[in-house]
Amino acid sequence: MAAEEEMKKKKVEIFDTEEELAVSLARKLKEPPYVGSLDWSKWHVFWLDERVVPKGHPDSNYKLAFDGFLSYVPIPVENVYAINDALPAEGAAEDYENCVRQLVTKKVVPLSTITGFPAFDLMLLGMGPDGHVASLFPGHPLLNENERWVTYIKDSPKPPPERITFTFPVINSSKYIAVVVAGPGEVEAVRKVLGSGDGDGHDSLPAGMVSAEGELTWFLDKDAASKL
Ligand SMILES: O=C1O[C@H](COP(=O)(O)O)[C@@H](O)[C@H](O)[C@H]1O
Repeated sequence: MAAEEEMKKKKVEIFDTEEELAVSLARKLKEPPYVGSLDWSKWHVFWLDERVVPKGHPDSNYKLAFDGFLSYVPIPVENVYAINDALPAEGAAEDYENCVRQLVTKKVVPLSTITGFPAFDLMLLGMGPDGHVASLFPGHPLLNENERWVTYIKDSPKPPPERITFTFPVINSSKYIAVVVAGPGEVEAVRKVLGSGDGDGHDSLPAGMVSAEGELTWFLDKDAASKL
């Protein structure tokens, strides 16, 4: 895709406070009046990446989502696809890919007509200070995985070391992606990925490799955007 066309699909929104960012992103969905206004039975929830730890562990992404969002909203439990925490990394990745494949067969998840990979409606991504997204870390061979839908890592530079993750072809087949960064910790990575013209190379960091088939929006607060 031409760089100009790619830029048209990428938006950056900067908010004065993290609270304003959260409202705009609709994280307030779990609170009245929004919580009562949605048909939650239509929601299907997946994890882009997960740490290989029990679901109740403080490092668990499932726990984070459950405590902060899922426990407040009536999404049917059968539509919440947590990663199997009884399996080791390799088995958990295979199991999760099979889960998504079954949902493709049942037509719950469509395939992208462009890439042939699953096309999720919305992905919500964070970014680490090193520019990683999901469990795709700078310089790691997993960045080049182009066959698997879900894979695993046993040497994550950020603890815990064992994780499973969606691959870039799946992430980049999404219809809409929101990358959310708040606070000063990621300011350098934000500058490298979104800043212009100092030769750092926008796509040398995993976050710079993110694109969407529909639209990619970066939601930043003032601190995160302070070097743009
Ligand atoms: O390890 C992870 O890191 C990224 C970014 O998280 P942050 O705590 O540095 O903001 C996150 O998006 C990913 O899901 C997670 O597993």
